[in-house]
Amino acid sequence: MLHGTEILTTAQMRAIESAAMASGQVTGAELMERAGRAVAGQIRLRWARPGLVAVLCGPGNNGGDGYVVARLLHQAGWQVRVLGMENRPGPDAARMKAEWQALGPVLPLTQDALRAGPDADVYVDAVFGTGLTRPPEGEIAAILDYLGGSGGDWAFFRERLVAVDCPSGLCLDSGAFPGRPREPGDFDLRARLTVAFDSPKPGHLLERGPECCGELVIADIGLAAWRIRQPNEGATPSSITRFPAVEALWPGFAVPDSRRYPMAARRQASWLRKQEAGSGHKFSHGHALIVAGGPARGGAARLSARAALRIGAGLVTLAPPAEALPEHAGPPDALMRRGVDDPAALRDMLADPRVNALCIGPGCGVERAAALLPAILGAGRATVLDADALTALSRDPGLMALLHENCVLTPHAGEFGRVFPDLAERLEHPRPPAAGGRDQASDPARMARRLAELAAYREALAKMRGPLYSRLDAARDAAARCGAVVLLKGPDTVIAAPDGRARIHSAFDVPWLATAGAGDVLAGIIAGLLARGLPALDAASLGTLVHARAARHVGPGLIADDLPEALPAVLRRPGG
Ligand SMILES: NC(=O)C1=CN([C@@H]2O[C@H](COP(=O)(O)OP(=O)(O)OC[C@H]3O[C@@H](n4cnc5c(N)ncnc54)[C@H](OP(=O)(O)O)[C@@H]3O)[C@@H](O)[C@H]2O)[C@@H](O)CC1
Ligand SMILES: [K+]
Repeated sequence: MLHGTEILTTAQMRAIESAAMASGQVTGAELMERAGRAVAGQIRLRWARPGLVAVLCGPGNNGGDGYVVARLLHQAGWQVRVLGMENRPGPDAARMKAEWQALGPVLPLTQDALRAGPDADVYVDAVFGTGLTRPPEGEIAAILDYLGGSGGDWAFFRERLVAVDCPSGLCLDSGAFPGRPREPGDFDLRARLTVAFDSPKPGHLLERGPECCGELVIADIGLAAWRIRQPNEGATPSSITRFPAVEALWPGFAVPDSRRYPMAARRQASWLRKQEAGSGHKFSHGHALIVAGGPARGGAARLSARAALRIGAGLVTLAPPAEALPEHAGPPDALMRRGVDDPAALRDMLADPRVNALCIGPGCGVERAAALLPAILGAGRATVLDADALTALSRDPGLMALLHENCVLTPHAGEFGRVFPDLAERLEHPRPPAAGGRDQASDPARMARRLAELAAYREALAKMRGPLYSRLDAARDAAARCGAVVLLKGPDTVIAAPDGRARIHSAFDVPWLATAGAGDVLAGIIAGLLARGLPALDAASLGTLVHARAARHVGPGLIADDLPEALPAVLRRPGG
């Protein structure tokens, strides 16, 4: 079954926890006990026989959860070594630490103490959770690096590491590690299993999150009543929806039943099925117009057109310049072709109100896109802007001003940087200095300059404070600015609407989807769904979902041409 789940920022999570405690119906200690119990329970599910566990506890409530895990595993017959930091003020973690200390000692949380003990079967990382405010430093940074593999064998810990809420050091709002480059790093802490509480956070799903969290289990700790009552954060709707929550094959992702609800995507999938079942005239499924480029550039738009047909648009017309029409003579026969040389010809076509969705960009050529976009955007129809159309957009603020809420922009990171350079800059800050040339070593002035750049980079990294600006923030800011839906492509695709609604789709389990032409197919699928009448945010979301599912269906070895052909199989089982 396909389910979805709402995800919460760390600030929202804290607000819900505070509201629950303020109600007097639950105490912080009770929540901590439930959190620790959930982690201990997941460990016992996976390691059937009690063994040796090392529990690493930080100074805050994440550490408090760790002391509960230690106590419960001890009671279940495990041998337990606890390494802990000095507690910060706060009664709950201190109480849990004291309860553990009635059963066993707390060793200092140092690398020496960790390495002095025997190899454990399980290492519980309860050092930092949602309260991480800055990059870990000194001894604690060294321990986290050691668990991340700086001691040589990262696979040893990867097999045994269970993270409480997140691998320590990860920013749960962005999925990046403050103080580290945003690209994968050698000693990034990678857990086998992460047990998080109540709701997934953006950082579980974005950037480094999915790989570093490993299998993700969301444990119910009884906060549902307060989550549902919690007003939205500020003026921005807080409903950030990630889907499919349970469908992802990797990382594993489990949410408690109380946390599941049929997702918008599932409702849309069944809507598609009902629409198929209805007798409907072909025009009731809409008419998508796919703009194609000049001679020898038509392949990309043909992929889009094929995808729009397969997703069920009633009619699909491919519109290259007239001179390129002969190139499109082959199959599919279901596809209509019509030459469109200039804006006047396009306006002519758009005089037919049944043409209700457009797609421009794949293989179009930037100049042609720039010439046709005013007519397309001026028509106010649902429109997907991809590839060259995005480049044209980035060069002309006048075109940006014509975007409207029925537009879907589908940039990958590079295109996003062209259209929204300041947002991309925030996302990429600090950027490592470019590598110096080979002759740099023999030029003292260049060498000195490079060393200074590197030092400035390291300084900027050290100053990174959480929560970091995230891909979710960037997509939302972009959508609000341009007044259109923005779909920021990647293994962690973020889809945001101008009103603040956003969705995150993880496709880390289908790396083979990163293949030439896959984006053209996605643009066509979305155009087809727009033609069928889905609103822009839903068309972009459902399009992303079925696109990844088609890739999953085909498997490794996939080429973009396979994707449209896999859609019928995906549509046959829309509910998952
Ligand atoms: N929400 C819920 O419903 C529930 C949440 N629960 C649990 O609580 C966790 C959140 O707890 P938390 O707020 O105490 O923060 P946590 O992650 O333990 O660490 C913060 C501490 O570390 C410190 N610190 C930060 N960065 C640092 C650094 N780089 N280097 C050194 N120190 C650093 C920081 O101190 P300060 O910034 O003040 O110096 C603070 O003392 C959450 O992840 C979950 O596990 C459950 O128990 C129950 C239900
Ligand atoms: K942790």
